[in-house]
Amino acid sequence: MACFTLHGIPVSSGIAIGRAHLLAPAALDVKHYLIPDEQVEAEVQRLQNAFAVVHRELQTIWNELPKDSPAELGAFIDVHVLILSDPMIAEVPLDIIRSRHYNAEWALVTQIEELSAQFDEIEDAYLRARKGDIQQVGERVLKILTGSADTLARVGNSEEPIGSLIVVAHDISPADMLQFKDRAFGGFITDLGGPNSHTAIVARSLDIPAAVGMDNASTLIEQDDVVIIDGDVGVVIVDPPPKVLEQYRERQARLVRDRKKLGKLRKMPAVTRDGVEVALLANIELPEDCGPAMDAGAIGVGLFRSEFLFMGRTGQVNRLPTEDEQFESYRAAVLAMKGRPVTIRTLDIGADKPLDHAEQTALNPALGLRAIRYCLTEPQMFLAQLRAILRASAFGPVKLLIPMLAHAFEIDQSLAMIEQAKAQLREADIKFDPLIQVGAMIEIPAAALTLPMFVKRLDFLSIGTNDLIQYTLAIDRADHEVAHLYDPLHPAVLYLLSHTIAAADKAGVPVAVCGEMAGDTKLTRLLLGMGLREFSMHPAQLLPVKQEVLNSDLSLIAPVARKILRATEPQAIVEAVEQLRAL
Ligand SMILES: C=C(OP(=O)(O)O)C(=O)O
Repeated sequence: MACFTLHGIPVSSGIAIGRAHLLAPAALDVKHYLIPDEQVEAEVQRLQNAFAVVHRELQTIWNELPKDSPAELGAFIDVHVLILSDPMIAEVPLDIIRSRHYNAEWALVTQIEELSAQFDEIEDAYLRARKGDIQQVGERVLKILTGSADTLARVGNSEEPIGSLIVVAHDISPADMLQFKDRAFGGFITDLGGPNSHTAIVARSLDIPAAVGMDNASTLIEQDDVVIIDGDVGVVIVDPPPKVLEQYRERQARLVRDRKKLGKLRKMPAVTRDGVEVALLANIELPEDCGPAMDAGAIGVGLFRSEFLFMGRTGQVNRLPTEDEQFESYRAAVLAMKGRPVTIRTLDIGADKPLDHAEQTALNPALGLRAIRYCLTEPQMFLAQLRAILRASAFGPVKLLIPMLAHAFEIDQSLAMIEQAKAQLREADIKFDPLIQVGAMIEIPAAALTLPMFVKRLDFLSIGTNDLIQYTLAIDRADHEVAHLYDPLHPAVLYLLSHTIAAADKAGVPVAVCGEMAGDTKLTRLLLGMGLREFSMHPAQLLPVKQEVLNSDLSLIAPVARKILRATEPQAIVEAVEQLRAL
């Protein structure tokens, strides 16, 4: 077969080379036949049995989640359990069997197609994309009904060497992604998916090269084709000529060698060639993530996304974690970091991180009642979280970070609630750090443009570039249809960033970046040149960023960074960023 190249969205970096393993795309293509009257109840029972098997399967996956799995995985599996238990899936197909006498597969597919069509009508891109979750659950049940073995598990158990197969699928569920771990899979390609889809997030956390949104890769690529994935640029090369294959093998081997070398930097302080110290911290979602953070040499946690303790609580008696449950998690992180500071962000719920999908009705959830706005309307819940964080501060250095602030009164109300929580603890004779530092996420352009209001009231700032870019450029960060407009190098974004860093510096208030930009080695020098000295990122990025810091010389970087900040033409900015990287 002739070589061809496909382009998609890069979601997880690195090079993967292997044989294509196609996952059947047409699981929803099933036999249709009518059931005679006397067999209808047996057919209903057959479908119920399949539901029960899938419930057990999901439960097993959940119970066997490796300790070091990404925190989001449990939440993804919970979503599938929730879908499976929803009457729209658990009951309507049974009614279809009884009323229309369809066979179980046909009844289930009829209902999934009906629900999928309803999802297509939804305006919110995030919710619309959840159609994929319903289809994945449906396919799981169909596999049981039709007796088709789980292809992933079958291949995963084979004797193939680790990393030798590339999964090619129309779409793939996060739960199935789990089976990549320590199995033969080296990378994956899907027709669907955006940069922030659940599966993309899991791929990044598992460190598997991946490209998504490839449109019709699963029909163009054939079983056992030799495939290269360049996860840095989202390019897939099918049946490459020997010379290209050799070049990519060399690049892959170089990457492996580089990674090994990076391990040696673990204990080294992050200092530039001209002696400027830089603080590199980790972003975590759950206390368990502190292990990888410590392993990568993080000097603290710059962002503990506490909302992950509140999400994925399907089937639990309490919809929200209690104060004690939260306290246990915060304390576990504080103890795991062994005296290094832990910055705990209060509940940043809403938009792409809803507490409950069913309850999310706002037309523009990213602009709605989310994060601190929501917390201030739920004082009892917020006070419980604040008390839990304060209690953890008795066990090691803790900082408190408030998301989505834009107004002075929101800062004042938040500070007043922190004082109230402290008073309640004092009254109950419970220990906490009375001097706990309180900071704000700078992620709304209005906040970046009114810094004096923030630095006057708060101890530190942390720039959330993910949301800052979303709100500055007015694009939904989770919507793949506008992913091409998500530009960290847009002059407006660079202006807000450099202005925030400079203004905080002038006021003597520490400032960090905790969005994805902090972990992007292509931008490390630019951020250093803007004056940034504190970076917080996914633990996997810590050592590559440290290497970049160690190789940087600020006296050379600063003039180019100034040139970038003066530039107004995108091309000039891109070229100057390249120039910075070559210094
Ligand atoms: C770090 C950030 O927060 P989130 O958890 O929303 O990505 C950000 O917005 O940059």
